[in-house]
Amino acid sequence: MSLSLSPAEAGKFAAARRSVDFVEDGMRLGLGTGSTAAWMVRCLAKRARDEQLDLLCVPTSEATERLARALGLTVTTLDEAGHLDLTIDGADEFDPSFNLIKGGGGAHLREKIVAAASQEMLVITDPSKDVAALGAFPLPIEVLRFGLASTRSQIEAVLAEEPVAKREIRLRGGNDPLVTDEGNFIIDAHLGRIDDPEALAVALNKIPGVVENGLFLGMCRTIVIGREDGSVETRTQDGSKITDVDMAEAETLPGGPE
Ligand SMILES: O=C[C@H](O)[C@H](O)[C@H](O)COP(=O)(O)O
Repeated sequence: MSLSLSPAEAGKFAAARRSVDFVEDGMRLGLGTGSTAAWMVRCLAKRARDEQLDLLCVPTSEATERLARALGLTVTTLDEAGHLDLTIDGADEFDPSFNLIKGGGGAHLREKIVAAASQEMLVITDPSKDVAALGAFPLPIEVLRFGLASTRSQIEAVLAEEPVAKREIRLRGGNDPLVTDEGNFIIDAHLGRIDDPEALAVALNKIPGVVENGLFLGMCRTIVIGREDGSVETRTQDGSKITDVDMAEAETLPGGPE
């Protein structure tokens, strides 16, 4: 194993490295956001360069776009690319039904649009994100800045009706709110456990000021789970398979985390 990687980063690299094996020449790809996705972009750039792959990439955030461009990947917009073959993205939690919480980095709006335009969504994670039920990770809810107080109280009203373990909401960034790439705010809902993600997702998105919530339900069919020793589990609805990646390759990648 590479000596310079922490155990957490080693797992992320392992998942990212394995995920780019699913990429084929000529594909149109969605590129996710976050620390695991950044490893994937670096692995992808190396593979594209080494094998002269012809790829068209749609990033899900300004940060991913900067990294992809800096590493020489061909970047375009979703409207120009149209339909995508594959999106590779990280997640904050995944459950046994392959449902996800995303948006810990504030990018879930673009991520969901890009994943929805893709034939396949492949999620790259580490074992810390594997949960029996979603909700320990605060659920990100992207909201318009206009009418924030009204939207916030409607979110509280929805949560009062939903089967969750607790109901605390916080504006991300507090008095200095985080502004997303789309110019919106994020409210994080600390729910502990979400017993009915489908109902909650529908109820939240009915609120006029809510732009999108971080529940990704039924969108992903493959989860790649990297471990610090370089073993990687690729989990699908049909079962799971373990492979190993060469951890020394982490030292040979172009670019680096921002
Ligand atoms: O908004 C951010 C994205 O949904 C990320 O994919 C998610 O937060 C996981 O990020 P990381 O790989 O850094 O844990």
